[in-house]
Amino acid sequence: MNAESRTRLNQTPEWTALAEHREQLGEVQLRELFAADPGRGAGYTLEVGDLHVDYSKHLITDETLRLLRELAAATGVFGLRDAMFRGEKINTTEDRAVLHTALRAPRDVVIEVDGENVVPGVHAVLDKMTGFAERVRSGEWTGHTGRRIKNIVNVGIGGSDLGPAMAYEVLRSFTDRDLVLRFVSNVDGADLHEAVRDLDAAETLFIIASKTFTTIETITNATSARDWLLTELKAGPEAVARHFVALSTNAEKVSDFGIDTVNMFEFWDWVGGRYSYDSAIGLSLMIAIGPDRFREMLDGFHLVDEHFRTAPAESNVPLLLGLLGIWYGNFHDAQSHAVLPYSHYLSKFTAYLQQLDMESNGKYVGRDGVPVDWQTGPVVWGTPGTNGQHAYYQLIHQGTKLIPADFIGFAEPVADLLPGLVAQHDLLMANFFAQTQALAFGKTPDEVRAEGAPEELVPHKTFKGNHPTTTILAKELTPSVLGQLIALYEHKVFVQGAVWNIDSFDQWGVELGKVLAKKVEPALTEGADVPGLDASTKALVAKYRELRGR
Ligand SMILES: O=P(O)(O)OC[C@H]1O[C@](O)(CO)[C@@H](O)[C@@H]1O
Repeated sequence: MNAESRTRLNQTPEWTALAEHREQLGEVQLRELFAADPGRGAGYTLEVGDLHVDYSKHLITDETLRLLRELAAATGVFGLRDAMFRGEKINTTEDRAVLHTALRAPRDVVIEVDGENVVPGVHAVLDKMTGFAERVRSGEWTGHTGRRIKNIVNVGIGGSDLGPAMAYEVLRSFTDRDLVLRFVSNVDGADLHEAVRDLDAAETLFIIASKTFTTIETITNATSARDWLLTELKAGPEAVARHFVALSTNAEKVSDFGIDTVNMFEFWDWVGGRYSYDSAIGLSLMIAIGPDRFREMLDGFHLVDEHFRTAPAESNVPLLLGLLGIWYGNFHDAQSHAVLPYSHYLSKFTAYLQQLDMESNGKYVGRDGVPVDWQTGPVVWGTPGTNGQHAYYQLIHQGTKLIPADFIGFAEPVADLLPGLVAQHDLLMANFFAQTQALAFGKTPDEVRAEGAPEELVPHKTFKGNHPTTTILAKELTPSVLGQLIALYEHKVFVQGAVWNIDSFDQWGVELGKVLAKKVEPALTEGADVPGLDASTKALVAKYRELRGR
């Protein structure tokens, strides 16, 4: 079946078989599934690289998995996967190849787009980044006044911000602690203000990250950053070259902005913004952790790419995670998916995944241009687990919604943790294991009674359980493990988009708001009469002007 002509997904025999299977399973209980199969805990696990993935606490049987794999086969997931790895233009609405996997391919691999091998270009940019990162780290690269660079400010938004900002937090214990790294994304001037207010401009390097170099938030912030720098240094435009570098696909716009293209680190239109932090977009991260660790991270990505490309369906972890999401979203009406890391360093991990997943699979039109009549991407949400336990876990445990969740944890604390804090790690991980246990198996009314609870409190203290979770456990959080995790989620998202027959690599849904903001701005600033402005927005703009005293 190809994208254009295939039968409507929910009319395929594979879909119908899953719907019937769901009926038969009814309200199957995890307690029953575990009682019936003592080997389930150890058996429903897979390994990929350093990741141990336990999927035993899911509302599934062997038959569920078999039927889900049949759906994947019938919808051509592996054919599309191979086309992606080969560099075919599977992003059809933009007529682009989708080759983030080439960003972490070894030097000797050949991947062609329009007859040209892209891998040498990838490594040329990585080498250029390496040289630059080493010069900044060693102090050889100095600012306009000859001072060493101590502060790095990445200016970018969406995929040009979330990836490096997330990875910098994740890998903090691997960073050069003497360097200050900040990330500015919001067009609210407060973001840039807070980022630079205590910095010495003479020691500050701005990295302007924008695939298109036309994104209004980034160009506005970059212009303000340049004004700030030149004012602080009391210097002319000649100072820009030592304090501004660009990460982009658009050399012309970079040069128009006043950044010498010698100081531009290139990437390509076949790298989607939300798949780009292992490209030049990762320059700030590379400076922070050093080129060797950045390459270790790329190796981690590549390891999971190879697994996804070659592992049989039965042991293919991204396939499994993608299909589990389909099981809940399409056959249990789950609307959201929680990602709950038990590591403080993963505090921005879920925010990163929100763009990866929701910008990729938040689509209502299929690749054939016809609206889908099945659910597509879930709402992805979550924060580090222990904090969540004291906030929203109540709803996951006892609310009325089904929320499948991923729990991510590590056996070892980070290597440089203060010795006095190491003992806390077991407590953190005790919570990690306890929560998935409580979510799966709950507490029956009889168990509550046995604890002596008064009868009127029994329903309140009962946990129905049966909340599905995946546990992802690794020995430690290293650059390679981070790469493995991100590639795992990238390919999970791919699998789901392939089954749903949507283009996971465009993002037309962000365009309308951008166009309207441009139209509305003169109404705010000049009181201009914007033709076609609806009554509600008109009234709100008038209120805004009144509050601003205009
Ligand atoms: O890197 P750019 O071109 O500035 O775009 C930033 C972000 O804007 C989007 O195009 C839309 O939000 C994202 O896909 C992208 O990551």
